[in-house]
Amino acid sequence: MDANDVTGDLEHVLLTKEEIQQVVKDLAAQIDRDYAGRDLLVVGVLKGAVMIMADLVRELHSHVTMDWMAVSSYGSGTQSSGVVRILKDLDTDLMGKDVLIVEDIIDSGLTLSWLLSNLRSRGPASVEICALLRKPEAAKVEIDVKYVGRDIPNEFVVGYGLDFAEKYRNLDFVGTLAPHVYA
Ligand SMILES: O=P(O)(O)OC[C@H]1O[C@H](OP(=O)(O)OP(=O)(O)O)[C@H](O)[C@@H]1O
Ligand code: HPA
Repeated sequence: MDANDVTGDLEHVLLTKEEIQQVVKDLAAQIDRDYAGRDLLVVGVLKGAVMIMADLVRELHSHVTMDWMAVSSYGSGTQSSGVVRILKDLDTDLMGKDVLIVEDIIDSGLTLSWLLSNLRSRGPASVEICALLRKPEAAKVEIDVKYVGRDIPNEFVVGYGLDFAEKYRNLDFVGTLAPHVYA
């Protein structure tokens, strides 16, 4: 194996590329059904949601517009700081709009809980959440999430947008990191 090959840093695969594609198709079908005949503003949360956002919107058949927000709560480690900072705000006025927040993962729930109340305060008609992954055992706050791709165990995962110290986002699958990478 190439010494720079990232696969040596991984312990096991949680979702293959094919499984992700199926999960995304299923999420898009539910969203299409629920928003039939309505315009939807899809808000991707940078950077982790880039992959799910790009794949999800291409599976949707409704009229959508897209915008992006960048927030950060993790710094460079594996524990949420709980303090959410807006690094880039939306360009769109949310007043009267149906908004769907798209996230890669819900871990403690602190980021989305904060984001939900932030976006709700801007006068939208509705705000719902779509997340590819959720860790039920890691929840520190309860949030009402309408669309969840997969519930996963409480392990730190990387790939398909998810990083550790900004690496591994480009993997086309989701896996857990080997312990030697943390050390
Ligand atoms: O439920 P929580 O415990 O709040 O964790 C989830 C958040 O953490 C990650 O973002 P991060 O702050 O690492 O930024 P990134 O998307 O740029 O990687 C992820 O994309 C979610 O936004
Ligand atoms: O398990 C995770 N992996 C990568 N980023 C994350 N942000 C919250 N949880 C995670």
